[in-house]
Parts: sequence; C-alpha cells; structure tokens
Amino acid sequence: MAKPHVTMEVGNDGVAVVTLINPPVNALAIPIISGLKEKFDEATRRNDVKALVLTGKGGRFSGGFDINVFQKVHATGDISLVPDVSVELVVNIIEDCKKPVVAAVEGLALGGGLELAMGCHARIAAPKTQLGLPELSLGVIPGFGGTQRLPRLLGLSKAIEIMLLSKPIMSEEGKKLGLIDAIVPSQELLKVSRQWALDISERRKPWLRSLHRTDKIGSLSESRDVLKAARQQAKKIAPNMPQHQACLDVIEEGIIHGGYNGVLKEAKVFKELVLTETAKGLVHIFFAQRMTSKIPNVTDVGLKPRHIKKIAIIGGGLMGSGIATAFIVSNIHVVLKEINSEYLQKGTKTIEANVRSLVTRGKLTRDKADKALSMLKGALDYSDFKDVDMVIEAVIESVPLKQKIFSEIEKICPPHCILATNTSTIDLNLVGEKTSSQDRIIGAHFFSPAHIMPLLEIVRTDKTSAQAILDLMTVGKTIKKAPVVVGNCTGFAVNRAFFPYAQSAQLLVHLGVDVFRIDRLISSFGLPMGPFQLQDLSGYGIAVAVGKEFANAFPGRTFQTPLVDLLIKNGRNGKANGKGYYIYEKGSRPRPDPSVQPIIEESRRVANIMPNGKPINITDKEIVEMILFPVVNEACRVLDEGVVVRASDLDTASVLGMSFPSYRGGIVFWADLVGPKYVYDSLKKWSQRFGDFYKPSKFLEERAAGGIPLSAPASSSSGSRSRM
Ligand SMILES: C[C@H](O)CC(=O)SCCNC(=O)CCNC(=O)[C@H](O)C(C)(C)COP(=O)(O)OP(=O)(O)OC[C@H]1O[C@@H](n2cnc3c(N)ncnc32)[C@H](O)[C@@H]1OP(=O)(O)O
Repeated sequence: MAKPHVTMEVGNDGVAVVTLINPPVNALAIPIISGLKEKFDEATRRNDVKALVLTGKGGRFSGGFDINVFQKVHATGDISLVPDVSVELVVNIIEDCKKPVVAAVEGLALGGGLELAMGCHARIAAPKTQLGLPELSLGVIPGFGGTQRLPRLLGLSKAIEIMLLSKPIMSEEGKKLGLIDAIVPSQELLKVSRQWALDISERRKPWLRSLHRTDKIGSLSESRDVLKAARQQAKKIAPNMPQHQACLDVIEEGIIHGGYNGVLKEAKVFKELVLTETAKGLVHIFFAQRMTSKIPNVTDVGLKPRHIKKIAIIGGGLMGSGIATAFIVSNIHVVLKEINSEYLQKGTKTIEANVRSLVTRGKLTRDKADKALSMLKGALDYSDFKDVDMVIEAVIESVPLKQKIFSEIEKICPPHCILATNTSTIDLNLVGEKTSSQDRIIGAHFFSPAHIMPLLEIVRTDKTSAQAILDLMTVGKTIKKAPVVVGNCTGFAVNRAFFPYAQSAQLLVHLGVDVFRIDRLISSFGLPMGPFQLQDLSGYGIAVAVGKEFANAFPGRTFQTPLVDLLIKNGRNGKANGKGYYIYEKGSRPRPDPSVQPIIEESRRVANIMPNGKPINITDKEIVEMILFPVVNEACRVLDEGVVVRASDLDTASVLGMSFPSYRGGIVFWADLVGPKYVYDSLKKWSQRFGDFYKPSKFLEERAAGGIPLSAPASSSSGSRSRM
C-alpha cells in the first residue's frame, strides 16, 4: 500500500487541487500534515495558481487526525509526537492563505478532517456526507480549531450538541445550518468547487474566515446561559470524564477573548487531555473494537461471506423475540417458530412492541417499522425451514430439548444452513452431540435486550467451520452488532468473566455491607447500575439458574447466596413484579426498598459468614475492588484458556456486553492500569481472610510475579492453553 501522501495538480483554470491520500479514510497522519504544508507553500508561491481546492481521494474527505499517533503517545508518554497543526497549518497556512481555499467534501469529514475544512474559505459537499467532531469519544477535544470554528459557523447550541454527543450530522443539515455552502452531486463536486474558488478570488463570492465570524455566537450573556446548561448536561452524561467540561471551558475562552485566543487554549488543553487515562482507555477501545473483526484462519484465508437472506428463530421468548427484532429491522426475513399459537402470538406481540419502541425513540421511521414487520412470519412447524440460511435456537436452557431440536433441524434445513444456538452457558458440543453437522454448529449469544445490546458473542467449537464463523460475523455486522468470536466454555467470555461480579456483591452483603452502598459505588465507578439493581432487572430466576451452572462448572470459587431464594419466597421477583431490592413505580426512578432489610438480615443469619458475627469494616475503594478484582481474576482464566483470541477482545466484550465503562478501556486494560501485582496482593489478602472465592489464579500470580501486563500475549507466560 502506498505511503500516506498529498498530491497537487494545477489546472489550466489556475486552480490547484490538493488531495489527501491515505486509504481507507484519509486519516491525517504526520506525512499528510507535512505534505499539506509543503503543497500549500508551493501553491502560494506559484504565479499560475489563483486559488486552491482541498479534497480527499477515494470518496472520503478525511476521518480526522491519525489516532495511531495517540496510541504512540500513550506507549511512550512523548506528547511532542503530536504536531502543531491548529495555528501553524489551519490558521497561518490555510485560513490566512493569500489565495482562496475551498474544501470539496465527500463521504465523511470527521474530527481533524472537518476542522481542516472549516479553516477553508468555503465548503462544498456531496449529498449524505457525514460531518462531525467526535473527539470527545476519544477522551480529547477537537484540537485543530474545531471548538472555535464550529460555534462560529453554525451557532453555539448546535455546535455544543455535536461535540458533546460526538454525533455527526449529514451535509444536508449542515447546509441548512450554514456549515456547508452548497451541496452538489458527487461527480460535479470538483468542478463546482474549482469554480467557487475562482469566484472568491475574483470577489464574486465572499471570502470568509470562520475564526473571525461573530454573527452566530449571540450575546455574552446568551452564550453563558447556553454554556451553563451544557455544563449541567455534561455532568449527567459524562460524570467521570474530564474532556466534556474542558471542551466547554475552551469554547468559553474563545467567546470571551476571541477565536484566536480560543485556538491557543484549545491546543494546550488538547495536549493535556491526550495524556489522561480517559483518553488512553477510549483510544484503546477504538482499536480493540476494530481488532475483533480480524480472526486468524477465518478472516485472513480468502473466504467470502455467504449472503444470509432468511433465518429461522426457534422460541419466541424474551431472547428469541429480541433477536427476531434485530434481524427484521435490518431487512432480513425471519421465520419465528413456537410450539403453540398462544406462545407464537405472545412472541409476535413482543416483537411488535420492540419495533414500536424503536419508532418512539426515533431509531426507526414508521415506514421502516412497517417494512420490518412485513419481514416476519410465524410458524408452528418446520415447513418454512426448507430455504433458510441460518437457524437460531432460543429455547429454555435444557440439554435434551436442544439436542432434539438440533437433530430435527439438521434433517429439515438445507445443507449450507448454519445451526446456531443462543445458549448463554451450555457446552456447544453437548448441544450438537446428536447431529452429524458439527461444522455448522455455532453459538450466537446475544445479550438482553437483544435488539438493543450491541454485543454478539460468536461461540465456536473445535469443529465449527471457518465459513460458518465468517458468515455469522458478517450478518452480525449487518444487524449492527459487534461480533466477538470466543471459544466454548461455561459462560463463554463475558458471562464467564463476570460471574464473580454478582457473587462477590452477594458475598459482601453477607459480610455485612449495605446493598445500596454497593450499588451506589459501582454506579459511581461508571457502570450504568449496581449489581443488585441489575439483578432486579434481569429477574431472580436467571440468577438462580446461572448461579447453579457456575457452581457446577467452577466448584470451589463460587458463592451460593441464600438471599435470592429468600427474596423469591417472600414474593419478590425484581422489576418484573415491581418488588425487588428497589421499589419500581411507573414514571419514577427505582427507590431503595427499606422493607427488604429483614430478608437480608435473615439471609445473613443463614449464611453466617461474618467474622465474629459482626459486619466487616470496609472502605468505599475496597468495596469496588472486592467486586471487580474477582472479575479480573476470572478474566485471567479466560485469557489463560485461550477463550478469546486476544486480551483486547475481552475488553470490547466487557464494554459492549456488561457496560463496563469504555473510558476505563475494558476489564483487562483497567486491571493493567491498576497493576496486576496490586490486584494479586489484594486477592491474596482477601482469600486468607474470606476464603477461596478470592484465591488468585495461576495466570494472575505469574503475571504479577513477572511484572508482565495481563494483556500481553499468551507466550509471555508459561503454560497457556488455547480453545480457539
Ligand atoms: C486534532 C483532532 O481534532 C483530533 C482528531 O481528529 S481525532 C480523530 C477524530 N476522528 C474520529 O474519531 C473518527 C474515527 N473513525 C471512525 O469513526 C470510523 O473509522 C469511520 C466513521 C471514519 C469509518 O468507519 P468504517 O467505514 O466502519 O471503517 P472502520 O473499520 O471504522 O475504519 C477503517 C480503518 O480506518 C482506521 N481509521 C479510521 N479512522 C481513523 C483515524 N482517524 N486514524 C487512524 N485510523 C483510522 C480504522 O482503525 C480501520 O483500520 P483497520 O482497517 O486497520 O482496522
């Protein structure tokens, strides 16, 4: 592949077209930035150049500054790797250029890409071009003048919304708001941009420098009101992250002291933010998510994904109907099979409600909702299975039932059909034991609610074919899931690594710690809710069933709580019946229920594990660590057994499947920041006090002793096995 570079072609009309070339997204790598300086310098000096057009090759203007540079800064701590672009290039060379510069924008202009375009004197875009400043989602702020120019081009409120939410707009909206000067068909983009540039040079069109504009900013007091409201919003949406408030401070600087001072402050704050742990975590997750689509011997052996047009789902319960929803809204035909018409009707109703809720939340238009529902067909037998490309079984967790279903569908479905199960715990070899189609058997483990949660764990056995894995990965992306390929074991990667999460919380309660204190602390750490509220939400039946599975699979390191059974005995079933640890009332947030205390007390008496019968004394920090370090410990076993291809896959899976905060980089990345030795020492100390639940794994012990990060590849410590 050619190295990133910039070209310049000067036409007979006197327009120099400067083109960014760095496929696939023309990221602004260091050679691109130096190439831009060079070409602009040449164009300014040449007498035959009257005006410039800046564009990107391959139908995409630019995806922004090269994020690999951030990764290098994080690895080395050397911030000087980030070049000075905002003043040197965007202000001095582009915006203050003596010849007019027009940006010809197509496909996408994100981050630094849009910032370059905003430094130009006009912007012409192709239809449906994405425009945005998503830097906050990487833990930084726009650093090439975006915090100053965006508000000046389209007004403060909208600019803040685009930056705080990291949400791009389309060029059509950009045109209405004033960010884009004209929208023209892709094939005319360069022609119109050239003419526009000449028109500016001949004063037929205005020569505008965005940084100098004030017409859209409003009065100082209006701006302060907008900023105040935005600060409140930022506190809510990003409580543990520094970049949102920092972005607003920098915008304010520009409003009070002028755009140029704003740019100077922006450059300083940008560099400070690059070095934060938040930026490290978010940049790590950016690349980790993209790595999940690279599976050795699957995605690198020249296989072509087959097109999946029609699928069948067996079981219309909560999971089955959620999965069906995910497929039909992506225009894939679904046959939903149930055992009787009552269950089928129930499943269909749930799907309709799911689709309606997507419309209500603005995620789907009414037309698309109608189209989606027309892709669904109910069935009570297998007659519609003859031409399906994939079956996903989503019935209750019963081995004999699943075995029966798989031997039936093997006979009825076409030979290319993928036979998938949505089991969350059962060994896939058992599921497929009664078939001779082991190569087509695969796990498609969705997370509830399946039409919303982004993770799809693709579980493979030793016998699953590479083609089946590739097909499921591909259709997974079509239905907008993030597929992570994992190996076969109880709980697979996510539920396996996180089973100690709920159990450790239960253990702490039985050592005398308050349920609601635990939930508050875990929420403050950054998970959307604590373990007890989560248990209320997912229902106690699941907690009991899953608890048993893990106790059987991993005896000696599970805590079997008496509390859930007692809650059920007392008529509580969590959110489902409005009574759990919390009280659930329509229209109000869940409130801690004081009447649950006597049940907790009874459970403590039954478990009888408090040292000397007294509650333990424990700090807030210890509570968080005693809940999350056992997860790290199990994650170590997942890594050691090769259940994931690489440690960063478990990071992605923890963020997308368990809502572990992305700004902490995922479970393994976070543990490496905390330090394997510290995690090991803490677990060791607790195991001596509270038993084997906390006993450090061999993998953790070795890594801690050797000073090796948990994320280092398997060969970094001895004895790792592989299930992949
Ligand atoms: C100073 C400035 O203000 C700071 C900045 O500009 S920071 C950067 C701001 N820009 C962004 O956040 C955009 C990040 N990129 C994206 O959101 C998406 O990649 C995209 C919408 C541009 C394209 O999405 P999509 O077509 O699905 O392709 P996707 O798989 O994500 O990316 C394709 C490849 O480009 C790479 N890439 C995308 N944007 C990149 C960037 N800004 N820098 C480096 N590499 C980038 C990806 O890592 C991926 O590489 P791979 O093929 O080796 O895995």
